[in-house]
Amino acid sequence: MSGAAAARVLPKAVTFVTGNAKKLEEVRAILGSSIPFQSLKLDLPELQGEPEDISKEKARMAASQVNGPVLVEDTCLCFNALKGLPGPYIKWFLEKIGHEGLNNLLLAYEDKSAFATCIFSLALGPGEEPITFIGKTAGKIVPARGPTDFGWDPVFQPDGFEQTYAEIPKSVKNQISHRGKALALVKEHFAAANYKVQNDGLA
Ligand SMILES: Nc1ncnc2c1ncn2[C@H]1C[C@H](O)[C@@H](COP(=O)(O)OP(=O)(O)OP(=O)(O)O)O1
Ligand SMILES: [Mg+2]
Repeated sequence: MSGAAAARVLPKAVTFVTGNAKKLEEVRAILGSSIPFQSLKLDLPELQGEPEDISKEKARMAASQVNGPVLVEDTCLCFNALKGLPGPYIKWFLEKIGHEGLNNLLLAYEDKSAFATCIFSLALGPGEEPITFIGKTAGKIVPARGPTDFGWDPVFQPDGFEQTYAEIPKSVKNQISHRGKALALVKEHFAAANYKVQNDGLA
């Protein structure tokens, strides 16, 4: 080996593991062909705890199941009046109490501000320490407006917009969203690391 550090060779293309088809759709739209990846639909168990640890642990589990490089993400919706809750538990809150219930959680508070975070974790293989990439978008919780096909999008209005995530055109949302920002960091990492995939990823 001579000169600059050789690019790390990955045994196969990175697998994006999620149980959520809508997330995958957004990741595809944002990444385009910038990073070659395949996807796998798998509902990974999630730890309780700090968002970054939850995302990292998902990556560790995914890497050992896939036996190769994986990318996962965990999404949080944090209410400032509730000191960051529901945070990583938003999925269960949404399922149980719906959009109206999320608004009702804040009835006792004047402060309706919130932030969405998306934490991607990349594990290059089983047993490897995951690298995390965090995107954050601030906004507020409002009564639901717009299409209801993606999670809590109708109740989150990002700062600087009069529309909710659900009402904002996808191409604009993907530029300003928590997921778009985190994926911009993922892209930067891949550009700098210049990973090579063995056998064009067909291994
Ligand atoms: N951009 C988004 N806008 C609105 N809702 C979202 C968005 N991203 C995720 N959600 C929803 C889906 C879930 O109910 C919750 C996030 O929980 P999370 O565990 O990250 O996703 P998930 O369990 O659906 O998929 P995964 O299999 O990747 O964990 O927020
Ligand atoms: Mg999940």
